[in-house]
Amino acid sequence: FCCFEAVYKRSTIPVFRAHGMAQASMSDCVSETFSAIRTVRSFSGEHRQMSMFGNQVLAYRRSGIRLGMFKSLNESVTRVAVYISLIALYCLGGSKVKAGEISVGTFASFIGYTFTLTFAVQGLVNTSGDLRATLAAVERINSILSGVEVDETLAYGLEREIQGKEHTDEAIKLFSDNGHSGKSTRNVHYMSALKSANNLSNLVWSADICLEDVHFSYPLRPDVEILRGLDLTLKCGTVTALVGPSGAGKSTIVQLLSRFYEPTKGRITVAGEDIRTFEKTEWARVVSIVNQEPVLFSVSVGENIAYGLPDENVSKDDIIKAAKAANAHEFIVSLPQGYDTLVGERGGLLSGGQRQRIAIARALLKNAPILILDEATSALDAVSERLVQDALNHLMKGRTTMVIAHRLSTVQNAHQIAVVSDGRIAELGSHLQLLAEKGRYATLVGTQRLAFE
Ligand SMILES: Nc1ncnc2c1ncn2[C@@H]1O[C@H](COP(=O)(O)OP(=O)(O)OP(=O)(O)O)[C@@H](O)[C@H]1O
Repeated sequence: FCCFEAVYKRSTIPVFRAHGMAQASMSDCVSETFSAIRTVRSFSGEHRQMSMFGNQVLAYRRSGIRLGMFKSLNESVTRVAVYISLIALYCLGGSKVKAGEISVGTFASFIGYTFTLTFAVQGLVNTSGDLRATLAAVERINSILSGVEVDETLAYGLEREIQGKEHTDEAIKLFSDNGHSGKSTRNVHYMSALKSANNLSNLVWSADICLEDVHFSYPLRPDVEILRGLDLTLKCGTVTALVGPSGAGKSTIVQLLSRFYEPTKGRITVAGEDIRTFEKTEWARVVSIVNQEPVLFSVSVGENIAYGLPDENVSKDDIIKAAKAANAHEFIVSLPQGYDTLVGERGGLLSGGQRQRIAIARALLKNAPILILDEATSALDAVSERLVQDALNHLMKGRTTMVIAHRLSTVQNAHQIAVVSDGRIAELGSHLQLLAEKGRYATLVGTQRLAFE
């Protein structure tokens, strides 16, 4: 038995380990995706993430089947061994009974009670352990489900896109084979109200974007109105800098423009058309977001730059061209494997400035007409700062840009500056115009000059 136990352990440990690792990489993929969901969303990267997750699920299934086979094989062998030893016990006991050393009754009771007790206790312990784990998992699932608000356009829009297409990729098929009916029907009704604009990109390249009497409260705090009748026009191809005190609502405006939320009243339009009439996935394709803390995925530098674009449309040359324009090419080629170098979890193997330049290259390659920029507050060294700034200037050229500005130079160079206060635009104009008005902006520049710089 000892020998069998040792063989069992040695043969199953690698299989258990592989299964555990498959499970870990599956949950890593999920947590990485959800912690960077805004970046995924803004680059229409859902398919890619789902395909990655699907592959992990398939790997998990394969390792699970292997583990199951090992377990059942070992279980069978164990049982055979138990029954053989039982027979041996019978033979030995029988011979002892025959020799008159013990009585038949004592022998039979001894075997019966021993085995019944062993199996019963084993079964009870296993079952109660499994039951406790299951109840804890169900409780956790319920607590998460009860607190979740579903964004219908986002959730069912993607679902419809997947259901509506023929997929050859087995990993994506995993998400379309679940024949549940209720939600899909609801989704089709909902989505049929939206128009799909193939020419949305052309439209946005040549039209102004208007925020008209926009009111907004966050779903979790519906009683607190963050934006209260905000009007703002982003002129096509120009830069608008948002400034204002902390908590004034600048990031909220950006979130609405990115369509992570929708206005509770009022509307955002492009060429006079409410942007809600376009599918969110379409909208995501015309907006690039460069955050102050850009999120990179734990794949290679090249794959990070090409993130969100269909593989067949991106050539290595395009990636290099974008990297050069973003001042990133030189440092990339000096990395050990150049464009194939892995950047580590969340880009941890690169410096802050390098991460920002890769994010800029990504946005350049995406070439979306709307650019949303949340300027970094964290200081970079002077050389890095200049490289990032050059890359940003290149990126902003010709795009309708909204920037949450933290640098005085950015504000000064913007075509218009919007001072956000109390959920509205309090002042609007160029740097010199607003300084001449001697209003909030002038005070802000005066009092925050150091903070800007
Ligand atoms: N997800 C959210 N749920 C509820 N309230 C929120 C949420 N995000 C922000 N708020 C609130 O909305 C208000 C405006 O926040 P917002 O982030 O837009 O300000 P901001 O002008 O960008 O500030 P900062 O310059 O400090 O980033 C704040 O009072 C904030 O507490």
